Amino acid sequence: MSDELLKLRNEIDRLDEEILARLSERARCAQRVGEVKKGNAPFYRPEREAQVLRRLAELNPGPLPADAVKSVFREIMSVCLGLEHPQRVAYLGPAGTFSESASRKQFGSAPNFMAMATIEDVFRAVEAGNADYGVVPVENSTEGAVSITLDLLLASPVKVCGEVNLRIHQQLMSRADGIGAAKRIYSHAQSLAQCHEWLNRNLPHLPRIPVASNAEAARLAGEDPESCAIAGEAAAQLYGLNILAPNIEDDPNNTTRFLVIADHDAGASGRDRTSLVFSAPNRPGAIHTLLEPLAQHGVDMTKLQSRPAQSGLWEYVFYADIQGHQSDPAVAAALKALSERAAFLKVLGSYPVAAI
Ligand SMILES: C=C(O[C@@H]1C=C(C(=O)O)C=C[C@H]1O)C(=O)O
Repeated sequence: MSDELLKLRNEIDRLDEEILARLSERARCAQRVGEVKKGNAPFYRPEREAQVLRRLAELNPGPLPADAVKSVFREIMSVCLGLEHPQRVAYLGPAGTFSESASRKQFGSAPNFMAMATIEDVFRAVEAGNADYGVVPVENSTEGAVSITLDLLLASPVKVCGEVNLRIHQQLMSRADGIGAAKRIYSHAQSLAQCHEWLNRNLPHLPRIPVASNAEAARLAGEDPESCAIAGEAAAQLYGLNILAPNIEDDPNNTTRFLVIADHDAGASGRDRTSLVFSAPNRPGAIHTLLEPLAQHGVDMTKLQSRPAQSGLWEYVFYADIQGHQSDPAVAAALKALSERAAFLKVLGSYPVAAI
């Protein structure tokens, strides 16, 4: 080994010891935070975590990219929170789905993750106190809203305490090393749709077989080298498959937004969003009248979506996301005025804008 390499490795060893000592100090500090919080739950504070990540990304002197700094600190906070109190996080399973990746993106690797069979089961687990948090998909940039999540948000007492945006990258995977012997492709219908141009160009002859989830597709491909699956990277790792073609989605910006649900929402972080659902009286101009207070108080709306109400033909409920926390004076004033005009208003929760 050259002298130069040896010297640099010694320096890295010394720095690692320093980092480890500091990490242990941070972990002990988090344990003391846990003692202070006892009897005053929740332990998980998404607004504080968002502030930590944003601050460090701003302080970052390089050469590590900001995203790398955030993901390292994401994991540090995950294990620190785990020392305070282990968290139970329910998500739409099975293991290896994009919902699991979204859950890990938000919570790191320390919690006990619980794979649920349906989105409704995620809500029920949180409502019953069997899970502390739930992660559910709410919209996809190409497929649109996830209606079942919107309906459950309206009916359930849970609150929204966070959001996660996940880039959806689809991978073609198999037990085999190449595509030559492949006879069929399994995937969820939505993923097949998201890759259909690539499939038409590259593998037009292979039958595409829709199954219940991408993770199920990967499991099936794991049992049969003549089958491939389209799924996320997490599923390839879980089932020990080779990625034959990476990132084959037709739209490279394909993103799914997930919400984190709990029995409470989040405190203010300085960059927050508030989700609402309301209904408008059934008369001309009603929606315009309802939204007026937002403009009057300078509150920006980032999403407005309608769903037919369960109550009657051609009645609608509206789901809106607005910028700011409900404790901000302008947001509070706009919400008060809106509640006076709406037939019905439910604030689903305020939470930090996704920090990673
Ligand atoms: C340490 C705390 O508890 C948790 C752990 C955090 C951390 O490790 O920085 C931040 C927020 C909480 O989810 C805290 O609330 O400050």
